[in-house]
Amino acid sequence: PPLPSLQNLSSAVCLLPVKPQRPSPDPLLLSLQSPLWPCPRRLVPALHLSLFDKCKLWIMEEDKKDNKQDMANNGEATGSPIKERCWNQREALPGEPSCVICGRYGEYICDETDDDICSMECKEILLGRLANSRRPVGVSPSVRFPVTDECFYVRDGDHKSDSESLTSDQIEALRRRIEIQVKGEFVPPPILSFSSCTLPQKLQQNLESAGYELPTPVQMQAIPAALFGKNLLVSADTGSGKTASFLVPVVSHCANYRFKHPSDHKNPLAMVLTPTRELCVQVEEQAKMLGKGLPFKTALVVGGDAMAGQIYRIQQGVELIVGTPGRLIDILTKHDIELDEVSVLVLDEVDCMLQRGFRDQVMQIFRALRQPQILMYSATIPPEAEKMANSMANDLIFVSAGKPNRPNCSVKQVVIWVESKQKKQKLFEILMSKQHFKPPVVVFVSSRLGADLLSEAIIVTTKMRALSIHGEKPMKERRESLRSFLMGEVSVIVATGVLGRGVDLLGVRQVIVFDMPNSIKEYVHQIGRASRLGEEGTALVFVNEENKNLFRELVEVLRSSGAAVPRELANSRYTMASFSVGQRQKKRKHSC
Ligand SMILES: Nc1ncnc2c1ncn2[C@@H]1O[C@H](COP(=O)(O)OP(=O)(O)OP(=O)(O)O)[C@@H](O)[C@H]1O
Repeated sequence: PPLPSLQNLSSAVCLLPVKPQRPSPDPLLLSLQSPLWPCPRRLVPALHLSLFDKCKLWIMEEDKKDNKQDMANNGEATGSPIKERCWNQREALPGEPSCVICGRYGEYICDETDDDICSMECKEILLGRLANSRRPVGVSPSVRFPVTDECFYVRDGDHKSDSESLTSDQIEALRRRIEIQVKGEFVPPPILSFSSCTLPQKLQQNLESAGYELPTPVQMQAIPAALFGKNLLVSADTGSGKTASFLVPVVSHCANYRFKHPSDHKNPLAMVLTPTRELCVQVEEQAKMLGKGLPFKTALVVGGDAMAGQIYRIQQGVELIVGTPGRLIDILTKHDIELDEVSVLVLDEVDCMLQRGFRDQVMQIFRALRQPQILMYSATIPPEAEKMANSMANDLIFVSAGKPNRPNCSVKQVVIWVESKQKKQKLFEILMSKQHFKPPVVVFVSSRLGADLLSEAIIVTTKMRALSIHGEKPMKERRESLRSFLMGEVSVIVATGVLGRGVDLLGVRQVIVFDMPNSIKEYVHQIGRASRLGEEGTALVFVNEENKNLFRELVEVLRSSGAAVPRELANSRYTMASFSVGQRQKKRKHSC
C-alpha cells in the first residue's frame, strides 16, 4: 500500500488465515497461533517478516510518540546501551542503513555477518535463520504488504469507534475478513478494540488484567450491537469468546445504570440463563471478574445449592442473576423477587434452551420480564431455534462468526471404528499409550451409570486417577471433581452432557467421545471442549453401527473439516443410502 503512515506505526497485529507452517524461532510469531485472531496483542514492529505474507487482516496501532521526539529521546549518543528489543529502535530515515530483519534503523553491524541490524533481538533472529539455512543472509526478506483497504488503524485513547470512519464497503470488507456475517437492520460496525466502545473504565481495566487485549471476531461484532440495545442471535464456534461477548455489554449496562440511578433498592437488572450448573458457575465467575470494582453484584441460582442462601443474596441487592431455568422458576414462584428492572436477558446455549425440556421454563421466565433486550448465543443454531428466537424478539439481528453449526476447525477429529464390546479395551489402550494419551482428557459417555462404571474401570485397569461427573451427583461433589480435574490432580474425567456445552476446560486438549451423543449438534459442542481460542486439540471419536442415525451428518461434518472418514463409515449402507437419497432429492429439485 502507499506507506507514508507506516512510518508512524509502532505495532501491528495480524489475523492469519492459517497457522504459520512451521514453528517460528521468532517470539513475535509465537502469539499468532490462532487461525482467526491473534492471541493477546503483541507489538510487532517487524512488519517485513515474510511469514506475515499470508495475513488476512492487519490492525495497526499508530505510534503514540512523535517520530522526531522519538529520535531525540533515543539520542545518537555514543555509549548508550545496545538496544535489546527491536521495538526500542526507531524507524530508519531516508538514506540511513536499515535492519535486515525488520527494516528499522540499522544502528549496529552484526559482527558475524556484517549485516546492518537494529537490536540484539534481530541479531538473534538473523543468526537463527543463518543456522537453519532458511534464508540467505544479507538478503532482505520479501515484503508483501496487504492492500490498503485491509489495514485498519486503532488509535489508543480515541474513544470514537475505530471503525466509525469506515465506509460501508470497508465495513463489509472488514466483516468478510473476520468471517462475520450479519442479518438485520441497522447493525453497528464491528469494533477493532475494546477501548473504542466507551466501556466503564474499570471494565476496560478488568479486560486488560484478564489478558483480553483484543476482541475476538464474535466480540468485535456482538459487543457493539448489544451495547446499541439490539436483540441478538449469535452463532460462533465453540471456544471463540461468546461469553465475554454478552458479559461485557451486560456489565457495562448494569454499571452505567447504577451510576445514573444510585438507589438503596437494588433489584436485578440482567439475567443469564444456561442449561447446566457447571456453566452457570463459570459464567458467574467470569461476570464477577469483569465487574470487579464496579457497582455490579451477581447471584448464582442453580439447583443443588441451598435455596435460602440464593434468595438472601438476591434480596441483598444484585445486578445480575445467573441461573438454570428450573431453580430460577422455583425461586420466582415461591418468593417475591422484583423483576421489573431486568432489561437484559441472555440465553446462552440458546438452541438447548429453546428445546423441549427447557423451552416452557424459559418462556415462563421471559414472560415474567418487561420486554427485555434479548441476547441469544450458541455454537449451533438450527432453523427451529432461529424461528423461535425470531418470534421472541423484534428486529432481531443475526450475527454469525465462522461457519455455523460446524466443529471448531482447531479440533482435529479422529474417528475410530470400534465395535461396542471393544470400546473399553480401545479406551484403555489410548490411555496407556505414551503417544496417544494427552492428559487432561475428558471422556464423554451417554449415561450416568456408564460414567461411574467407566471411571472405576479406568482406575482399576490403568491405575490412573479418574473421576466421573454427571447430573445425579451432588453439586458439591461436581464442583470438587471439576476443580481437581482442572488443577491437574486427576488426568481423566468421564462425563455425561453436563460438561458437553459451554464449559471452558482450560488446558484440555484431548476429548474422547466414547459414546456418540444423539445429535451432531451435541457432538460439535463436546469436541469443542478440546480447543479454546484457536489452540489445537484432538477429538478421538468411537463410532460403530449403533450410531447409524448420525452417519450422514457425521460424514458431512468430517469431510467439510478435512478429517479422514474410516472405511467402515464411508462404505456403510446407512451412509451410502442417505447420500443417494439426498442426491435424488437434489435432482428432483433441479428438474422442477
Ligand atoms: N478477547 C479475548 N482475549 C483473550 N482471551 C479471551 C478473549 N475472549 C475470551 N477469551 C478466553 O477464551 C476462552 C474461550 O471463551 P468462551 O468460554 O467464552 O468461549 P465460547 O465461545 O463461549 O465457547 P463455548 O461455545 O464452548 O461455550 C476463555 O478461556 C476466555 O477466557
